[in-house]
Amino acid sequence: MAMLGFLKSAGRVALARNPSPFLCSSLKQAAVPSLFRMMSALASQNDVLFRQLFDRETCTYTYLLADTQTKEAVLIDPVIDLAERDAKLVGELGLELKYVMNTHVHADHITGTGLLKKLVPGCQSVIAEVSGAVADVLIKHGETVKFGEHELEVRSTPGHTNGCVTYVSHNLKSVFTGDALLIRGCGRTDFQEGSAETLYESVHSQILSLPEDYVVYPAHDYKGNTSSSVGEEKQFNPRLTKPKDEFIEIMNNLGLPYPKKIDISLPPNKVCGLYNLPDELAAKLED
Ligand SMILES: N[C@@H](CCC(=O)N[C@@H](CSS)C(=O)NCC(=O)O)C(=O)O
Repeated sequence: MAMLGFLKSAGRVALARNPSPFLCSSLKQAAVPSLFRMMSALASQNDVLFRQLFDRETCTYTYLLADTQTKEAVLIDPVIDLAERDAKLVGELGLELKYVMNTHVHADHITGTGLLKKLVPGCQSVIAEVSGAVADVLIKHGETVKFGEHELEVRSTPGHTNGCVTYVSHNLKSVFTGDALLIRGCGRTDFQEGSAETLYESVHSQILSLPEDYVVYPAHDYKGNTSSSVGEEKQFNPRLTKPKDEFIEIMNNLGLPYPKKIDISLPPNKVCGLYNLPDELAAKLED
């Protein structure tokens, strides 16, 4: 897969496209085990810096990943109120922030992407093309996002929103699931083109099909958990272990109140946090 890489966006964004975007990666791994072993050997786990960061207000996790040799780094799902924290950490660690990536158009907080582009000049915003949002790099299922010798595979996991993606690091045996799969839960499906049936199929085919020891890192946790594993979620997730019809019934009756910040979050998030911000946050971008 990485061998088929091509360069995009004036050579700054290295992406690799799967020959068949809908062929499950685990099937391909089985078909070409030596290629995957070779790729893993190229980039050892020790060469990756990993930080899980938290926003107490919205219970959102942001992830920083970096190649410790080349210093290239990516941030996944930053929150605007903590963009300065993230930029400071990137600077202190001497990293070159390449991509600020979103798993989807969030409804509960404003993405930190726009402010980070200002605080760390040169980084590029990333989101799924299917989301319809504006970003420097629009990714598709089957592509990979590279930082140094490392990469994240993009898997389309719609259901919470149409444009939800999950990022997989085979090297770290880790999966960044956004709101598709939460620890012992999953993203709600009652707005933003949500569909319980689609979410069930996405999570089972694209996430729970990964090896059981892959660590699950979600975009939120409301109960104090930090991570899970594919094996644990296959055994204990109270929603996704159910047959599909029961899952749909559960999701249609969650009765959750709408996220408090949905109305102020969606307009800026559709442009990756660059415009349409509430006044006090817009002022930060203008400073
Ligand atoms: N109370 C929070 C919103 C909580 C919420 O709805 N979380 C979403 C993910 S953010 S859109 C969700 O999918 N939750 C699933 C669940 O089972 O809790 C707020 O007001 O922001």
